[in-house]
Amino acid sequence: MADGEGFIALEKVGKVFEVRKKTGFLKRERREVRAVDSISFTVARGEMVGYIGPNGAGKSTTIKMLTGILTPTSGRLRVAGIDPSRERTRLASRIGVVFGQRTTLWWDLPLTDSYRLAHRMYRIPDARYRENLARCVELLELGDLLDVPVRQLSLGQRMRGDIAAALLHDPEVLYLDEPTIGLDVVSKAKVRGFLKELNAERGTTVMLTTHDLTDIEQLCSRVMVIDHGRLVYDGSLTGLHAAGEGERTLVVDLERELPPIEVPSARVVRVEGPRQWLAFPAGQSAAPLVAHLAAAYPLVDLSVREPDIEAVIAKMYAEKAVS
Ligand SMILES: Nc1ncnc2c1ncn2[C@@H]1O[C@H](COP(=O)(O)OP(=O)(O)OP(=O)(O)O)[C@@H](O)[C@H]1O
Repeated sequence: MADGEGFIALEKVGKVFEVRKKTGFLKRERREVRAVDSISFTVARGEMVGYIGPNGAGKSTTIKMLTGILTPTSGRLRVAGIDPSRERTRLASRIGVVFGQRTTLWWDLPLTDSYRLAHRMYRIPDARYRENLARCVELLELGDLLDVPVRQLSLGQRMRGDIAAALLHDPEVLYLDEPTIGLDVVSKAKVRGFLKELNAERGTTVMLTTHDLTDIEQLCSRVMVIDHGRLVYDGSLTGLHAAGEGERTLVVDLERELPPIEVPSARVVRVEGPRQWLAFPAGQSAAPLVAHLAAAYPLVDLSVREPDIEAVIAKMYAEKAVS
């Protein structure tokens, strides 16, 4: 594998689906859906990236091409130097996939049976299998669940079971499609904690698709945003705030009620007794603003609030839609 090109490498990758729509008696119209439109990016080994976008943006189609389930219509795609759709079986031993809305576990059988099957299917050496299983059981708290038929597990328990199944063969990359969907707060925290540890300890490359932006905030230093099949952002979360021209808010507690504060590069958006809220551009440092306030006003306390990332992204999509 050419390490320089990234562990996961896409070069102008596109996927067009042909759909036939019935338009009348015996009449069908052929239509093309460009699900992924000339996308290029690379992901380095050990990176943990978020892949987000609205419904129908092309996220699942990308993941399916990365696993080899779908063949790109155009462009070049490599994972660990392998062309996924041409060598799907060879790639299978190096990747793990978890689809939040579907399980790979055997519904009527206890969890252990699905694991034993993975053991044989991936030809995992016995000692390695035992070690990996023990680790997953401990970290994902599966001890009491191993002999329970999958259909009797709660959604959160099943998800943890699915994640373990995807990791028994030591994959170098893990694709997660909505891993926390429908989970309660405690289960979400467990899943996130586990993924963090997996990435830090084993250097597993993780690509995460989610509608829950807290997943991204807590796990990924890099985020890619896809919309209408196109990559519209690739960078840090902080940069995403700035790209969406979001604003941060400085909450200022004064010694007493005062008229709205007047400072350059910030504006008062709310006043409640001695507390005032000042909005300033997300890309700008708060330090000069704080220094200015401290010199000119009787301050008791200060805190900075980050913009609501969901609002930033919603704004970004809205801007794309009109452009
Ligand atoms: N097998 C298919 N045949 C025809 N069109 C498809 C097929 N799979 C996906 N599409 C279309 O391609 C586009 C992208 O779909 P995709 O499932 O990749 O989006 P997504 O970002 O994963 O959305 P969601 O968040 O809703 O899962 C959509 O317009 C979808 O209807």
